[in-house]
Amino acid sequence: MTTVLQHVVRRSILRPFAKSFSSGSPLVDVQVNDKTGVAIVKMGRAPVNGLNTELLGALNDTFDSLEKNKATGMILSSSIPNIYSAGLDISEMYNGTPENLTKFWNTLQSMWINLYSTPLPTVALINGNAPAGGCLLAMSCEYRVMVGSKFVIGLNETQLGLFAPKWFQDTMVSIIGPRQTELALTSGKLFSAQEALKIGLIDELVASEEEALASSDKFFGLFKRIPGYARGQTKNFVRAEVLDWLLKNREHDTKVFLNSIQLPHVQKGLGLYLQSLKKK
Ligand SMILES: CCCCCCCC/C=C\C=C\CC(=O)SCCNC(=O)CCNC(=O)[C@H](O)C(C)(C)COP(=O)(O)OP(=O)(O)OC[C@H]1O[C@@H](n2cnc3c(N)ncnc32)[C@H](O)[C@@H]1OP(=O)(O)O
Repeated sequence: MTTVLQHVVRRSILRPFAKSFSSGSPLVDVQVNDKTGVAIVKMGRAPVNGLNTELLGALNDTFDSLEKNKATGMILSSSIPNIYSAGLDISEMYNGTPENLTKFWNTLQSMWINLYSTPLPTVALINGNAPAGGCLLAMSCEYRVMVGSKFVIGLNETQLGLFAPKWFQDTMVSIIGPRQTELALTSGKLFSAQEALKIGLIDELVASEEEALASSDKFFGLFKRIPGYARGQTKNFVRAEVLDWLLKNREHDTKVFLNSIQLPHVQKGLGLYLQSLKKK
């Protein structure tokens, strides 16, 4: 028998995300809850939400529109079963022309700057594996809820012969601290859900999307009585150091990416890694 309390809780969890809001891209689905104003943004680029220039651009446009249209919060998730995001699309970095590589990297930087600095409260509803760039997306949100214990999350770049850029690293440092970040990044560690919870890389581990939505509701509820401007400024100050580095060093960061990614041994490693993924 359902108790009144269970009924009330279930109703608040299952509130329909009724108002559909066009992201302008088939790769990103956005539903805005017309009662709360919270938007659920789902990446849907098959097969693994590889972050290519198009998906990154679509995410960036979506974040802009949600702010302009005064959404009250955002949940960043995926519509692909068992995949949050496989990270940067390696085929964008393999054999790319300098022009395409530059456009790709600049789009990634803009998307991250927008996501990391948005005044909206943000939750990553991690309903699948989240390696590398997928982990960056989740870490850039304010609160992380993982659904199910079978997924992994982390910055595994060194396993591919790459290094995570400074702003990826700093984002992780701000969550789990320098010691754990150094250990994790030098070994390219992908944390199991339990490990991620223990170390604080995720805030909650729940069994279903329904529970994750309830946790998100609870998180957004923290700000019900907090004036948005005060909340936004506080978030800005806390995040300023990590953000300012990229804002001040965008060109340098792009040069480092371009120079490193085009090195013959790095390209060879990327090619082999892509092949190994395809052979599976
Ligand atoms: C010293 C010099 C250093 C230079 C540094 C430069 C600065 C930094 C530069 C880059 C930073 C990069 C950060 C990144 O995000 S790199 C991406 C890292 N991602 C991964 O390692 C994840 C790889 N993927 C997987 O582990 C799995 O695919 C998984 C996500 C767990 C899903 O598994 P599963 O469901 O079994 O799916 P498949 O593996 O079969 O994959 C399906 C198809 O998707 C293709 N795929 C997968 N991941 C990627 C990817 N990241 N990019 C492009 N394509 C990807 C895979 O090949 C399959 O393709 P197909 O269907 O054709 O066989």
